[in-house]
Amino acid sequence: MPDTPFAPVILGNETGSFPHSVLAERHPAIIQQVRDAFPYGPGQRRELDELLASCTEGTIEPLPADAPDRDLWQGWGLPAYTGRSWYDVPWLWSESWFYRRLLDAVGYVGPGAWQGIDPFRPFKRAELDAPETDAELAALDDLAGLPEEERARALLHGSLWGNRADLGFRLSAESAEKRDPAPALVADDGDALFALLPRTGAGTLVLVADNAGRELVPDLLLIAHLLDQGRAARAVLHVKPHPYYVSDATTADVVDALRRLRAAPGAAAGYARVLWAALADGRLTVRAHPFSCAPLPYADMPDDLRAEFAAATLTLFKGDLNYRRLVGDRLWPPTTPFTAVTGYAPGPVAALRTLKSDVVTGLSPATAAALVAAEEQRWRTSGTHALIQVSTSSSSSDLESQ
Ligand SMILES: O=P(O)(O)OC[C@H]1O[C@](O)(CO)[C@@H](O)[C@@H]1O
Repeated sequence: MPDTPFAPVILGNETGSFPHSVLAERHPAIIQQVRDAFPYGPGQRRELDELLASCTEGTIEPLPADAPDRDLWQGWGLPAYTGRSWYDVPWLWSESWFYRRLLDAVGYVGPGAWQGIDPFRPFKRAELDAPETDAELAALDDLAGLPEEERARALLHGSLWGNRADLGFRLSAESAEKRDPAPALVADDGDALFALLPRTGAGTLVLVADNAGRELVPDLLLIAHLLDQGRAARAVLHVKPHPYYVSDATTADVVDALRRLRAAPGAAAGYARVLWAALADGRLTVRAHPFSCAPLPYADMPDDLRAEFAAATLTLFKGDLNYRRLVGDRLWPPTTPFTAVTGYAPGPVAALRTLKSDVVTGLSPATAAALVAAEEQRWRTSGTHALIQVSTSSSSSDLESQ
């Protein structure tokens, strides 16, 4: 994507900004949470202290020569950023680097006895085991008698609002729109999304997952429905190859979520059976591509991933972080067309996301104005607004006309 002067890349160096607060406050808090959750030894605690000093006051350091992913990070910009403050490089890059360094500190990268022990697992498990999850799964029973279109839309909204860890299974956002001066759903291309997935579907849905637990469960339910109803012949679920951004889903989290679904009473277990069978016969596959944890926008994706997305009927990106990577982590004017910023994509793409960072595109002028009038800029990061956006074509000319 061209470096557009009207949409600067977001950095974390502006005191008082949301990105600055993530680097200066959220990351130290995450280090503390992880320290408290595990019986780590002196070496790990020392490494966590060093990470705390580095991420708040230090500079980016090189990876050890024997790090298994050193070549990847060399290609992802590490040489250019080494020696610079964490605050002065792209915020997306700094955040990803934080999680990579955290995994080193706790021994996840190994070798050693702590290799592969997910430092965020206790938090993910707690969410999956929460009583709220039972209530949300029980709500599936109420969907059983509805026409297929309504079930599909309810499950789409469950997956969307699951990004806020709130599986409301909203049948529509219309009531929310009537209630609030600023709409809860700030863009709704739901019809366009389902038009790409008709019930005669012979194609492949790629779902690029975001969080585990109460977001991954409704993502899986949506996939189960689309496969079961013939809206997709195959599905590919992209998860993270290693723990990331605290709650991001890995393959282990998919297994936990499926087992949770299978053990639930009522309709939920039926969805689990569909998914289990689809995994067994290959209609559903799980992928953990290294680029899923890259500190870069999807415009920079490698050729193999591009080919995979190109072959899909639709690639559906879940969540805020994937949205930032899909459109580029820039301060776009909110009315910048979504089709323009995703014009590099090799096939149809959709985003399902609650708004949790400053990045947004594709709003109508009226919606953008209503949001600002009601909430100043708080709507961008509060997680109380959401969007469904779809682009079916490359359209870089939209961007040039901005
Ligand atoms: O889980 P999600 O929806 O990707 O949100 C993660 C978001 O959390 C943050 O890391 C910090 O709030 C954002 O930078 C990021 O976009």
